[in-house]
Amino acid sequence: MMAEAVGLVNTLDNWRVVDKIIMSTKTPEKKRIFGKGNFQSLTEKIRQTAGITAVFMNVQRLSPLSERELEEAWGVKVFDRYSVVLHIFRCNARTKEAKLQISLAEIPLLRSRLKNEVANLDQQGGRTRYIGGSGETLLEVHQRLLKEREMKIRSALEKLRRKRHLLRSQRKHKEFPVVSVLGYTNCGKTTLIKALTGDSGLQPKNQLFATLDVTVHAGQLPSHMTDLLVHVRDISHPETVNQKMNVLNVLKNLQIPDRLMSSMIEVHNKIDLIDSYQFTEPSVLPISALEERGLDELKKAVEEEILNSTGKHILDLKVDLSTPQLSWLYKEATVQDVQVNADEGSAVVKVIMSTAAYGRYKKLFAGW
Ligand SMILES: Nc1nc2c(ncn2[C@@H]2O[C@H](COP(=O)(O)OP(=O)(O)OP(=O)(O)O)[C@@H](O)[C@H]2O)c(=O)[nH]1
Ligand SMILES: [Mg+2]
Repeated sequence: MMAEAVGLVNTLDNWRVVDKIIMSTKTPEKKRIFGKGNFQSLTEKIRQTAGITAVFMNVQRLSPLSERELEEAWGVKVFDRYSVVLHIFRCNARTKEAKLQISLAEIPLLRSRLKNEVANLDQQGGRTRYIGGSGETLLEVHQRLLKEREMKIRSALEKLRRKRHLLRSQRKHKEFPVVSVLGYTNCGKTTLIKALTGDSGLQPKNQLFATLDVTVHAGQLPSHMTDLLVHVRDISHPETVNQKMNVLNVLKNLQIPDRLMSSMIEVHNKIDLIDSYQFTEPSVLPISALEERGLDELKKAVEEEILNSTGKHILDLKVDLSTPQLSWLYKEATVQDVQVNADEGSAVVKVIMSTAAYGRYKKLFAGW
């Protein structure tokens, strides 16, 4: 089997490969990962190369024992695939939920380390005793603490899940439309959402998997509404066609309803990086999220699609301001605009609502 050892420089939350050494190895299950000669020359190379602050072993999981032996021999931190992925996720996690997910993913790692440490203690003759008359050994105490930690994280995650569910059902009740922006990693989703919503808290990054969380933003579409998928493509990327296939494949596996698939809007992003963009596909919207080009057209197309696919109406309703009509509309529909006529004590309200909500409105205020 071939395994790769890749030297890495870790700059806070950014990994840069500085050196790549291919080594022939035995299977990682064997106690020794490298042959003796290979191991010596690799050790020399690592110790002599300036700038190596960590080594990535391209194996799924290193045993805690191998990890410690390699770290002692090389004098730097050693990561396997599992710990690298955890590290990338930890650097990118911003919301409470993402952080909790990572803590949960760390538990098996902590568990296997714990076993190894206790086995070590045993080897050194420090056989663990029962602690403080509790009838538990040291290993059992630690295992119990880990179990408790795991339960705590799981219950915190469950709480967040319930809260999100509530938010979603509240939004549904108010009939707030939802636009889902999706696309291959690094295609410009965060940049586009930022440009459309003016949310300055968002940070687009030239980095894979920068965004791990589902994010929700209050967008300013021409009529504040949607229930639609927007597929963003980096049209400047040499692999753009494969990326599109990949995304469509994922959607297929997610079994997205036909209605959403057929109304999906395809956006060609990063046209500023292309010399002369050709409008080959008429249904596609070319934009530059970065330079904020083509966004008005996109907003219009989104609004049109929503009206088509969800049957929501934009209505101008005349309301009597001495009645609860206006507050009902604020609560049950999406109010766009209110033009008050002070002399008449009335207002014309531009509102978006479903056929069902409109029916309720007419019934409720029929006599007013
Ligand atoms: N030139 C150019 N660069 C863009 C455009 N849109 C986004 N980018 C850049 O592309 C990189 C990725 O943008 P993001 O918005 O973080 O992409 P993303 O799809 O959210 O990426 P992940 O969250 O990692 O999946 C950043 O460096 C952006 O500045 C664009 O229209 N033109
Ligand atoms: Mg992103």
